[in-house]
Amino acid sequence: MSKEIYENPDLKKERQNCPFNKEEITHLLDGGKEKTIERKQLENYILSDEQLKDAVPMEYLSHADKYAEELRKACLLMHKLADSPAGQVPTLRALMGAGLGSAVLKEGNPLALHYVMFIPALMGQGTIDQQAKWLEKAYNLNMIGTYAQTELGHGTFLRGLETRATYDPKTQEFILESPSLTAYKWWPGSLGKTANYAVVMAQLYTKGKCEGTHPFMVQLRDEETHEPLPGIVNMWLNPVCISSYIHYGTYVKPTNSKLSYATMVFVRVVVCQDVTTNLRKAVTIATRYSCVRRQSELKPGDREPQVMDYQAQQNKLLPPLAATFAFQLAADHLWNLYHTANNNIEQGDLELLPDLHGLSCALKALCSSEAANFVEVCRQSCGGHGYMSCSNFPRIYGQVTAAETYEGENTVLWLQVARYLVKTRKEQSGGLSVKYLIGEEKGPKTVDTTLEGIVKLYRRAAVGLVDVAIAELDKSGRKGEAPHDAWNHAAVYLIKAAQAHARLFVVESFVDSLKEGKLSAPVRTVLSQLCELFIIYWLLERSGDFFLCSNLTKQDLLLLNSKYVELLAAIRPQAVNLVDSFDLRDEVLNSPLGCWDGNVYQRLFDEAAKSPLNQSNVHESFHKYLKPLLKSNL
Ligand SMILES: CC/C=C\C/C=C\C/C=C\C/C=C\C=C\C(=O)SCCNC(=O)CCNC(=O)[C@H](O)C(C)(C)COP(=O)(O)OP(=O)(O)OC[C@H]1O[C@@H](n2cnc3c(N)ncnc32)[C@H](O)[C@@H]1OP(=O)(O)O
Ligand SMILES: Cc1cc2nc3c(=O)[nH]c(=O)nc-3n(C[C@H](O)[C@H](O)[C@H](O)COP(=O)(O)OP(=O)(O)OC[C@H]3O[C@@H](n4cnc5c(N)ncnc54)[C@H](O)[C@@H]3O)c2cc1C
Repeated sequence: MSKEIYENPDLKKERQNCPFNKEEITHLLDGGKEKTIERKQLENYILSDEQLKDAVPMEYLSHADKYAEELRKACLLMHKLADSPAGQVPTLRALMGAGLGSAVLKEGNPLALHYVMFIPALMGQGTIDQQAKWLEKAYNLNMIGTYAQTELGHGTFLRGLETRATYDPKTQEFILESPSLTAYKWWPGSLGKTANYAVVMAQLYTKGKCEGTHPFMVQLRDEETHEPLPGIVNMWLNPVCISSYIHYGTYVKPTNSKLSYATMVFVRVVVCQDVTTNLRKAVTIATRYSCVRRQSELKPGDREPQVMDYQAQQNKLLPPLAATFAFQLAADHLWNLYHTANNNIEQGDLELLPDLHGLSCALKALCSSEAANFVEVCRQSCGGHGYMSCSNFPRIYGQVTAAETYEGENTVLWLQVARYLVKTRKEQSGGLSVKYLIGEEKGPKTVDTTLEGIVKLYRRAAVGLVDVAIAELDKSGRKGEAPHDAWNHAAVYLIKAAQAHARLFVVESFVDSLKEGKLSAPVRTVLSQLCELFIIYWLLERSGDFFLCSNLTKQDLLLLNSKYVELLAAIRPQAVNLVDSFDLRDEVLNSPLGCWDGNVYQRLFDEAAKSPLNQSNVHESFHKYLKPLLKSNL
């Protein structure tokens, strides 16, 4: 007799009479029905392998054992690559970062940097000959690489990197050295124990002149013994300059000195998608738990309500739910811009590079910071159980907050965006993604609180805040301040302008995607409600920007507040159906709070029982330490 599948009765009720086709949203997020089929086949292929399951929860292993266990599974995954039903590239993308890979490699993939940065650096910066020599070796995993840029003393300021690569014309070799403790490469993933090669960013010196940071291919360890090569600590190695600019002993300047930063642009684009995947996981866990959890008293004398029925809980969870769609659609838009710009750059056309740099910085900083804040709200919305390690919130939060720092610390990236916006506004040229900055934007006299009207308000705020920042810069200039001081003293305004620009991009992506998308009426309705909720939420959160730059009135704000709470109530009944549409398997969520069947309490209990401390009634430490204390009559 088939075993009755348990489904929490509250979750079961939430799923009844869903007014829209969940699979239609799943296909939208996957990029089409075929992609969904491919993803599900791949998930079954990977998650059915018993060798990829953890014998004990990772949190109970030592540091070294965690590393060994993750490396074992990462290598097994690579062996499975060849027979994957989804093909190499889609499989690799799924196995890196927060998606399917995180269901297997809970502490992170020791081989991630090889695929996410090392190979892209070779592809983006290597000459044809170098790619012929290294790419096949890298793809065949005959070498494991990392991307070694950050040093103990520098991560942001690349022009301040201390590692030197001095070209010796006599031997036609580069001598790489770390001249000081602060020059030690620090942070590069896999550098410690896994990688045997690295793309090392170093200051290139030739004929006594520094030509700035360039990428170098460096072998770190012996390919047979894995022992560090002689002198590896001082990095006295025999590196190869990638995308060599040394022709017959003479340095030839690249067409654009920032092309060596291209790998970072690629990863920033990827990070937007990755933090969105993590946010989807957090929202799914919190939403399902909030419909299982019953607590307190809403109506005197009534049964304890589902906590999702509190407006306060809806206010916590429905904006992040909406954000997952907003960030996904914006990340898709950025990914398309990346491909267009990259194809042009390969043909020598660099025109879109500033737009791509500006937009990738903006979206990476916005998506990572907003996702980090929303993940913490999701954790808090689950009370004490959200604090448990097995909830998966601590791990998700750790991964998303890391993205606020790596690949460019967010503040530094905001200032890069501001530099691009000020330049575009002042020069009234270029600015593919900020065309509103070119030419005069006439702000609406009275505020129109329709969707289109609110988007116009976002545009008013974006252009208005750039003008406020420029006015501050000009004011400092008139006081005789040097440009670098004026820039530093306007930083608060510059960052606000950059953030307003990033929010406008996300809002326009969401609205435009709904206009262009071939959606059924029920799906369009629920996604339009989420879109309207999200853009009003952000406006209410940043109302100061809109008061400063538009004719928004107190009345308008009160009207938008009312609209916001109406939308909370309208979306509440579909919250579980919407997160079900993400189609995230329990193994990917990796949380007893978020499991599909809602059997939360039994799963929490089972998880607690796995702790080594729960394998005996009295731990040995009692006899060593506590008992003596109890007897000591202090
Ligand atoms: C599939 C999913 C897999 C995995 C999960 C996802 C992600 C995980 C992957 C990776 C995480 C793990 C590893 C992390 C790796 C790293 O962190 S690698 C190191 C990253 N480090 C940085 O990003 C450093 C940040 N600093 C900088 O970028 C620069 O130092 C700077 C901030 C730009 C300042 O440099 P500089 O002073 O030289 O620049 P400016 O003088 O301010 O500007 C000069 C002009 O250059 C233009 N510019 C600057 N940067 C770029 C760029 N990247 N591309 C294009 N153009 C650039 C800038 O706009 C100026 O132009 P101008 O205004 O016309 O003069
Ligand atoms: C999980 C993780 C993985 C990583 N993996 C790698 C890797 O594989 N390879 C690699 O090369 N690196 C890696 N990094 C390093 C990462 O790229 C750097 O930490 C990052 O670029 C920030 O640089 P920093 O640490 O020097 O911070 P700093 O720049 O020193 O930041 C300290 C403070 O100074 C402020 N600040 C700095 N410059 C300015 C400015 N111009 N204006 C205003 N404020 C400023 C920052 O906003 C910040 O508040 C990783 C980091 C993490 C956290």
